[in-house]
Amino acid sequence: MINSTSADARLRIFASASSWIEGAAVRQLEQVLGRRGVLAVAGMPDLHPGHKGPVGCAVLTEGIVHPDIVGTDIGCGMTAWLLDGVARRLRVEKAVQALSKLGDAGGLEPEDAVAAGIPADVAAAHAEALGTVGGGNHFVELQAVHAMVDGEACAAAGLEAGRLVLLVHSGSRGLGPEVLARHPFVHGEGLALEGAGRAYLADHDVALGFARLNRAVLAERAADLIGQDGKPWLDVPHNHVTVAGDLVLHRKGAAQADLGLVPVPGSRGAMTYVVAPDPDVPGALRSLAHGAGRKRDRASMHGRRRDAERPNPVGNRVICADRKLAMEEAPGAYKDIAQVVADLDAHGLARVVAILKPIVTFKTGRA
Ligand SMILES: Nc1nc2c(ncn2[C@@H]2O[C@H](COP(=O)(O)O)[C@@H](O)[C@H]2O)c(=O)[nH]1
Ligand SMILES: [Mn+2]
Repeated sequence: MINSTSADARLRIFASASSWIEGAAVRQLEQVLGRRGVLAVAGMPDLHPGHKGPVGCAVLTEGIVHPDIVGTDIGCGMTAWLLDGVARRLRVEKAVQALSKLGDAGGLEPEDAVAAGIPADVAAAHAEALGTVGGGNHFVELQAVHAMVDGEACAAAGLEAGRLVLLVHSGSRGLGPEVLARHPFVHGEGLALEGAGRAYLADHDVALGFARLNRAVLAERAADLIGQDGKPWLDVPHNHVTVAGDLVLHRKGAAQADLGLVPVPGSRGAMTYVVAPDPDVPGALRSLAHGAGRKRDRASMHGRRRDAERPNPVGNRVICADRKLAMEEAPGAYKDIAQVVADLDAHGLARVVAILKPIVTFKTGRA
């Protein structure tokens, strides 16, 4: 484990000396320690600095909710669906054409959203966003099982070599920012759990459910478009709050480790690792890395057109109509996912079960 410059025993960072951890991210974690009610902070190997705070961390408080730690994209996470088909039978060009249509309007009728558990007022305002990817690094990716590292766990999960998988990364779309704005707080002070904190959490939970439904609708749309039958496999949020008694656990870009297997993606040009977490590692706050994490921020990727246009190292096709986004999201913007996963393993946070290889990545259909 690397130690931060802080002598504060409440802070643990689960990365090795060879990992890419920016000093700015460690300083942001240290600032989090100064917030009201903070008992412990865990930095994951995908830790990186964010605009408003660190990404790749979990923060435990007593009796206080800090909505800005989670930020606007409440409920963001990864969903994986297992498809019936196998890669060798897939017509890639046809799949690229089909998945390009994900950029067309998705959306549910409000009554269908209500039937799926979304409150009527939220459904009326946001149902049309369900089944849409959104911007930034959200994505829908068609992948195939590339390596089965733990044969027994793969068999239990129904994995076989070449089996197609859909990985969906998206959140609560316009609802999350609305929820954050609805619950004002003083930065660093947060909200008392028994009071304004409960009101925030009620709205937060709706956004969490909305984000999960959004990913499910996206996966279903994608499976339909490529003419595959499939079923939900994994769903793991990484931007959210869980509460146990008066303990409040915030995750910002940290996957929940106590829900079973977790897909840990690298970038649109890298493998995804499916890992089996150990949620009980001391200091890790029942969390693990949610991806590779950024190595370069968006602004520093602008102008690196060659990076954006270079063929992906693992040979997948990318649908991204927005050239600026393609630059910001080039594989070189992210850390080495193999190193991140090696750090998880070295610290006992998770072991690799399977490796998935991308075939087609959909980022956005709009410029
Ligand atoms: N397989 C893919 N992985 C990707 C892609 N774009 C980003 N990523 C990884 O996902 C996480 C998500 O980060 P978040 O903080 O926005 O939740 C990121 O760290 C990357 O490792 C992609 O197109 N395909
Ligand atoms: Mn996310």
